[in-house]
Amino acid sequence: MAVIGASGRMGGEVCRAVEAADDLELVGRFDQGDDLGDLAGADVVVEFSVPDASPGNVAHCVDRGVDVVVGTTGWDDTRLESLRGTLAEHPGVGVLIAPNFAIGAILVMRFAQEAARFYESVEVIELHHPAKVDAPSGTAARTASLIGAARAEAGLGDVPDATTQDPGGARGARVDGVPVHSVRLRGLVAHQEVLFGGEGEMLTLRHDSFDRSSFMPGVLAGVRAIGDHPGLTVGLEHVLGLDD
Ligand SMILES: NC(=O)C1=CN([C@@H]2O[C@H](COP(=O)(O)OP(=O)(O)OC[C@H]3O[C@@H](n4cnc5c(N)ncnc54)[C@H](OP(=O)(O)O)[C@@H]3O)[C@@H](O)[C@H]2O)C=CC1
Ligand SMILES: O=C(O)C1=N[C@H](C(=O)O)C[C@H](O)C1
Repeated sequence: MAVIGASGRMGGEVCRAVEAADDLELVGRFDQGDDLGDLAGADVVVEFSVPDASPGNVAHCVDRGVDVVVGTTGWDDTRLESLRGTLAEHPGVGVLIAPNFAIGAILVMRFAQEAARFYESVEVIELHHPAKVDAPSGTAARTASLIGAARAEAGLGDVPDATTQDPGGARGARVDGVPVHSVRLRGLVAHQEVLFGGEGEMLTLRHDSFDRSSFMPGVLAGVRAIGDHPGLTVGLEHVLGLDD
């Protein structure tokens, strides 16, 4: 297998994890400016680059019949639709896009989906290292989107909020009706809280990645499973058997 974005924080960690795995062989490392060519003959590529480069890198792999496990964020509906089109021309190829590979983050998303219909209020707070270039995090965007869909299905309306003046955006961004707040703080890695509020009570779901090693079991599970998942899969939960 090969890694795109191999010199980055995540790419470097993936290279080390693959080299330590008995059943995987690292045949190529690619970074910005490298010719991806035949991807060093890899049968699976792991892609951790930057949001604007990821779609092109993934399309390059798919065009060459190579399965891809993608951790890079920024895959909005337009980008996913374009990728579906590329994959339709290569029916045997699989792409797994996971906004978060840490098992606890996936479970928080699942628990949040379950809790959403019971609470009038909800807010998502994501907290990351200050070198992160995108906000809100891919995980927070997906969490809010899943909550928004569960609220809509349950017939819940807008979250209660009397704010009429917010010139600086202090109430955060809105993703599918759910307020999302981004914190960037030296010393942090990747953290998220989902706050649910109801009459006289509050439920907090929190996950902390203290180290990037937390993402590696999920990445390697994706690499080992992708050959059995042709087409587009969004979310590691589908590979871990957490489907409904
Ligand atoms: N799904 C998950 O579980 C996780 C996802 N992420 C996401 O992964 C992505 C990468 O994060 P992180 O490793 O912290 O970021 P880094 O900035 O540390 O790494 C990105 C790497 O990609 C390289 N790069 C930039 N442009 C290209 C290109 N066109 N082709 C190939 N490589 C390129 C960069 O090189 P250079 O520095 O020379 O520009 C750098 O080495 C982000 O979107 C982040 O949100 C992060 C953690 C977990
Ligand atoms: O940039 C990061 O570090 C992370 N990015 C992903 C995201 O945006 O959700 C996953 C994790 O939060 C770490």
